[in-house]
Amino acid sequence: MSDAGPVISRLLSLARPYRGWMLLAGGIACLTILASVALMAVAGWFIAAMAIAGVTTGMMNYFLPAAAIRLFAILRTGGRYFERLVSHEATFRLLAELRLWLFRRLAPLAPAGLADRRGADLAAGLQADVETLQHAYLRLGAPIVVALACGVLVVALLTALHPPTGLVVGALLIAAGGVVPGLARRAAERPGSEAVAHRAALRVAVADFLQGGTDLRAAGAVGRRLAALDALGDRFADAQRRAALHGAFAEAAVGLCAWLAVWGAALLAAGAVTAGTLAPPLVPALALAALASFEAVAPLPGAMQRWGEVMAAARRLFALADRPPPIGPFPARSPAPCDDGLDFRAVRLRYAPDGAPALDGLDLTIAPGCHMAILGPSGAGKSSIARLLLRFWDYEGSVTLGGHDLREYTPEDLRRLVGLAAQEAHLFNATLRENLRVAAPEAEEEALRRCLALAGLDEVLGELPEGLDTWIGEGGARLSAGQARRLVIARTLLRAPLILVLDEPTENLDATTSRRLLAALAREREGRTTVLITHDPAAARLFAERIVHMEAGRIAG
Ligand SMILES: Nc1ncnc2c1ncn2[C@@H]1O[C@H](COP(=O)(O)OP(=O)(O)OP(=O)(O)O)[C@@H](O)[C@H]1O
Repeated sequence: MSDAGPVISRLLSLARPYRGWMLLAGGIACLTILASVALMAVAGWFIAAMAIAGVTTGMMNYFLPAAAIRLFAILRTGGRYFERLVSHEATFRLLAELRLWLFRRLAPLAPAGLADRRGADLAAGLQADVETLQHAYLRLGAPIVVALACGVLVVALLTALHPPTGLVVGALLIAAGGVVPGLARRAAERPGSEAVAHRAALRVAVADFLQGGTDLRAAGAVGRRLAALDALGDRFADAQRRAALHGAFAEAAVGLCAWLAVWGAALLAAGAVTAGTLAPPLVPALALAALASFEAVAPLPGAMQRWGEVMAAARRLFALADRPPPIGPFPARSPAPCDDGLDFRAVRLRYAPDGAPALDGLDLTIAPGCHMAILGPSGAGKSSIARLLLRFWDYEGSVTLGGHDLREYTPEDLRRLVGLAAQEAHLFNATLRENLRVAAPEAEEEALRRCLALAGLDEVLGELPEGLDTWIGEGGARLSAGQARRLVIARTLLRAPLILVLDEPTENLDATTSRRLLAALAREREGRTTVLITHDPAAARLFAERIVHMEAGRIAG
């Protein structure tokens, strides 16, 4: 709890651009509660005054109080509606901005800075945490501020009318709005944090189950997985049930305080009437105003139950967003490369500080314009060369590109200069066109078709009724594995990089399609440095002017 201050001030600073909206929502909420208190007080006074007037056959003007009652009733109903409208609008705007803020922070961390987090775990956890933060503003911050402002105003008003009633109601408001929520927070801490952990685990398990559904069916493991999901669901529900039970006790405690306040106000005011220091119609007015004032503190126990959950979510998000970029510093400007040659000297790359090196003293020169193939067994370090060129991971030793150290280039320029058709490249759940335009958003239709043709996908495209607007499904699920590989290659070609790195481009292709693809790529890249990473010696011979063999992170010949 010691760092709650900095976490809160950071949450507030994130909300700063929306403070106008927040203030408006808070103002309307205060107005609604005050209208409710005023409505009850005037109604109580009016009924009593009318009764007294009836008994004593006195005259009274009932137009004004009746109009006031109508006004307060309209203000209360309208206020509730508009308060919800404005506060939700403010929160959703804020959350949309928060997601962007987080994404901007996370993007430079990938992949090295997020290597310790599983994809599904990261995505599900982030989604849950960002959603939890909506409670920070909507159900935690706003109710506390509104309860404070309204509580102070109502107690001041009651004290002005009848000081003992003001004091008693004030004390009970503090009990209901301070002590009960404090106890509720304590009691909910354990089941609350258990519920958060179970919910995160459940989300990860559901995401895994949905993504791996086909394999689970093939392995006959669906039943076992469902049983495990069921058990996780039960634990989540149990934690939620325990938290809800504490919530119910807290609500009952607030209700008790409210009724004590009503009786306290009624008895004290009745005493004052007997002593002749208070007008009789003020007895129901004070008692009903005291009752209505508890509307201000009623949401607080529930809000404070979320305290631990909200703080934990905020802490997790800030810890992730504050991770220092694993690679860098990067320069502000890049030099102009003299040519498209590459030179690696004594290069060493590790994926983890204490892990075995994936590249271990790599020495390799790739002359400008050379078509080179890198052959080697699985795990030899071939793909690591490609990842290093984009500076996805840091390295020791020296690498030069176009006569300048790789570290002298900005990340944007490196991604422009080096085009990598990676083995693990992602295809988006979108159309062919959108997947291609990830690389070059402005690319003309003509360029898209040319690159697809170069990658040998023109025939496939011709057969698709919706052409470039064909939806390719999650991860390119509607394409064959070979078509998906070639789509990644087409996307890389679209950027016309200075240096082209093709990681296993012929994987999943038959011999004829493979040959055709390599011949087309060789023609396209004539006079440009192209690095082909492959297991296939035949593909290497067909494509490359120079072939090197890698073993255990270095060139073996
Ligand atoms: N993200 C990663 N985190 C940790 N270790 C990794 C990571 N990527 C690769 N490695 C390890 O680095 C070594 C070299 O991997 P690399 O992918 O460069 O091999 P490769 O020769 O391209 O293999 P393949 O032909 O199977 O693609 C392997 O031992 C691998 O386990």
